[in-house]
Amino acid sequence: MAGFKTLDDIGAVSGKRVLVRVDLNVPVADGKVTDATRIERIAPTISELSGKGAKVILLAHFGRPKDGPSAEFSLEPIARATAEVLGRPVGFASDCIGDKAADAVAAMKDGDVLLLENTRFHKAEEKNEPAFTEKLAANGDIYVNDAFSAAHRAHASTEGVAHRLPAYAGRTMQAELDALEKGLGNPVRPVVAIVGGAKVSTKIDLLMNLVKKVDALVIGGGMANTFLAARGTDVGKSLCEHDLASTAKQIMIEAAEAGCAIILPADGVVAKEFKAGAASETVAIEAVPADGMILDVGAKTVKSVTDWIDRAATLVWNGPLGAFEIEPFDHATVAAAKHAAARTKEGKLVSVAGGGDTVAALNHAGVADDFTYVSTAGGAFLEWMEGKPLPGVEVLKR
Ligand SMILES: Nc1ncnc2c1ncn2[C@@H]1O[C@H](COP(=O)(O)OP(=O)(O)OP(=O)(O)O)[C@@H](O)[C@H]1O
Ligand SMILES: O=C(O)[C@H](O)COP(=O)(O)O
Repeated sequence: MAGFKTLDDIGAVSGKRVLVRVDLNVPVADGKVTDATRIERIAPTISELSGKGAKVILLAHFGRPKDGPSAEFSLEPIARATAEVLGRPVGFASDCIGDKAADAVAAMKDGDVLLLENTRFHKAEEKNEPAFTEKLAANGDIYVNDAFSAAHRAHASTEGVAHRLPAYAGRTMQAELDALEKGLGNPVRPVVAIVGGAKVSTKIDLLMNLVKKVDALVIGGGMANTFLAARGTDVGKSLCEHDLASTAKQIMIEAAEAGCAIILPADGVVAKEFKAGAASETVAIEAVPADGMILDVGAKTVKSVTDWIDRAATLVWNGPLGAFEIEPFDHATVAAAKHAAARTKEGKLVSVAGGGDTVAALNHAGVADDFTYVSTAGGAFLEWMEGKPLPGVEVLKR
């Protein structure tokens, strides 16, 4: 790999403490991991280092905790899921710095694997504060970043630590960058992007540049509601960030100038409650009841999405079209995923999809293996698509 060192350059690691930044921000329901793809993807790096006798210390975040440590955002259940995937014990320390982490690291034998508690339990992580970074780095001799999907964050564990220790890219980091370059480095046009999901505020800005890179942008999921509201459509009680209306309007202007078509839902599946088995109906997008939530796009929109997939030579997809975890709000995502998979199998489409929940949705549809490439990254993947330097990758290039 050009530009930075990988595990091929790491030399002897036996007995060394290797801090490995991984992405364990996996979908969880009722305390159980519902899609283990991100864990499976980091297994090769962990097994390789552990097999060579390193003490493998995993650093990761989980969710977006706002108020310090909490059971809701603890990585402890994910340590168990990681052990299942690796087929070997994974220790757990209830803090990522300080005595708890240091004691757990000191007790490790060569080849052991230890997961440290959620780095985001410390506010200093996201601020990339030097004193915190130093405390994280104190537990390692070498740093490996295998979290491509978190590389768009300039946080202490994704960026800061790489300045303090010899730093290398892990196998998944390497494979993701290689695969994205191969699939999308010089994409065959027309390029159609589908963006959905729920992380509206952290992803909407990315669309400003994305519309200059693609020929059509299909907006679904929670993301669509902010655009619909900006256009004056009443979205009732749907997930919507009304304060981002001016950003959404500007994106639509930029898209028109760049010649990128924007496709918004024409109909929606609405319910009054966000739960399995809730009564739902499909309505025209202008007829969403004031107390209703749009939880999926409707059949008319699905037809428009599949028509755009038919026109595409390259498809880029991040974010489900609906709240696919709850039936029947998985219909549109499953239909679009199956359609894209079939076109790919026919050799008519290069399909690249990414994101923690997007991968889970493709697995739910049973078609993840039929896409050209499935990245574990969502936001990082979109930023890479925009051509933006990713801090977690750039620092490895020093
Ligand atoms: N209309 C909707 N209303 C509410 N939630 C929605 C809607 N459509 C999709 N979602 C939710 O969006 C979530 C996924 O969004 P998200 O932006 O996190 O995608 P992702 O693929 O995980 O990307 P990343 O890896 O960047 O997090 C799912 O949990 C899904 O239920
Ligand atoms: O799920 C993701 O996309 C990554 O883990 C990054 O999570 P974040 O958007 O909360 O930084």
